[in-house]
Amino acid sequence: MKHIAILGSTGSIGTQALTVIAANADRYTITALAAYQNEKLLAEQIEYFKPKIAVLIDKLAADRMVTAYQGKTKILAGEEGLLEAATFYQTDTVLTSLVGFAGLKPTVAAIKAKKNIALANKETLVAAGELVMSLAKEYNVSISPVDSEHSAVFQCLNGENKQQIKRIILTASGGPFRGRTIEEMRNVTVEDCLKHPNWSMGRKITIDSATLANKGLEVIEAKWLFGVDYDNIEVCVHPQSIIHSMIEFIDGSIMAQLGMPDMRLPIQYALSYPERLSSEFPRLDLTKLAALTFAEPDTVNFPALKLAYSAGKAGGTMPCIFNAANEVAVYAFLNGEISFLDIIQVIRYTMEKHTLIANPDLEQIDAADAWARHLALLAVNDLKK
Ligand SMILES: NC(=O)C1=CN([C@@H]2O[C@H](COP(=O)(O)OP(=O)(O)OC[C@H]3O[C@@H](n4cnc5c(N)ncnc54)[C@H](OP(=O)(O)O)[C@@H]3O)[C@@H](O)[C@H]2O)C=CC1
Ligand SMILES: CC(=O)[C@@H](O)[C@H](O)COP(=O)(O)O
Ligand SMILES: [Mn+2]
Repeated sequence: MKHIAILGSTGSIGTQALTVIAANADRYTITALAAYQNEKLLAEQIEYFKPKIAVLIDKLAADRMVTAYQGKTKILAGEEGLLEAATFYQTDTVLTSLVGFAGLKPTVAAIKAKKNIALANKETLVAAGELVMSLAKEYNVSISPVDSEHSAVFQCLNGENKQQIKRIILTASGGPFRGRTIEEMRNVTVEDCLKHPNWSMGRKITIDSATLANKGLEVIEAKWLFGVDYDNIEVCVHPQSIIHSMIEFIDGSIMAQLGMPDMRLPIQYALSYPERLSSEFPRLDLTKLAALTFAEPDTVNFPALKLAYSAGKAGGTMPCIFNAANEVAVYAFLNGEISFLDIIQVIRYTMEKHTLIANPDLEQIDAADAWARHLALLAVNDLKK
């Protein structure tokens, strides 16, 4: 029996992970669940999975739950509660599926408590990749990727020598605005952006897919997960999202992982690795596919990808700044405060103003994140005028 804690159990990844766990109840049991404020869904999850600990980060929501709840699960609140859920002694593996920078501290705490990590929260490695990977090494814990592209690379690497990778090729759907010019994206609405062509995901990552910032975050995530230089990580637009990513080896051979766009598979693989479990997930029928197509990313009309590469290559606190400014801008867009094209302005402005700190520790990363959020908010306020 593997004992799993899910941080972000009420989200797109969290709920799909729970279906995987429910379907494999002979192998997995839930020790802890954490969410931000969705008390109704968390209550249903507690009822079904009976974790030892459940957390609502929002203290008011947690207070309401504590008052109403009469079962055996210990209900906790706030960041302290989240850290307790991340480090609970009975847990073997922590699935990190909170959204944004909020995923970093509980992940660090979980690693220090010697928990293996199934990592969906890519922002953790973007903000603090070097620190998190070296902590994982120090505490001898594994970090298994959940993100579909990184799971694909991880699967292609099975039994291979990492030193023999020539390049990683991350596939990108291109998002809902693939093929459009900046001019044609000037007036797009939140609703337009939330129509991802292939995946049903949380709002923040869906906007990131539309700007291509998601692929930028994934390039940085891949650098830290697989230890490959930025010059050897490429992005290829593949609108069908059937090939989830590829590796070219030094002999010229390219390995790819294919499958229907369904996150339950990479979630399950991250939990079951090195084993594979049978599943009822929809199967890919190659004979029914019209075509698999590939193109270079359009970095003129979608500059976020280039900005992410430059943040990654600059290193130090710069990727953390890219991430924080992006988070602020995306939520400002979702709240109707700025336009879609303003997102990139906020990121660029914040990065330009930043004085990079090399080899930051967690405290410096935390401070850099707060600094970037402050500056990005000023930029948002300016754009609102
Ligand atoms: N969805 C997908 O298919 C994929 C997602 N990922 C990554 O996985 C992570 C989760 O994404 P996804 O499941 O789509 O996101 P969702 O928005 O669907 O879920 C987010 C989860 O985080 C909680 N949450 C919301 N706001 C905060 C906050 N401010 N602080 C802490 N927790 C918060 C939510 O709780 P509540 O419900 O209570 O608000 C919810 O449990 C992201 O890092 C994303 O990039 C990676 C690959 C694919
Ligand atoms: C499912 C998943 O892993 C997402 O990160 C997905 O890759 C987003 O699609 P884009 O390729 O459009 O960014
Ligand atoms: Mn992805």
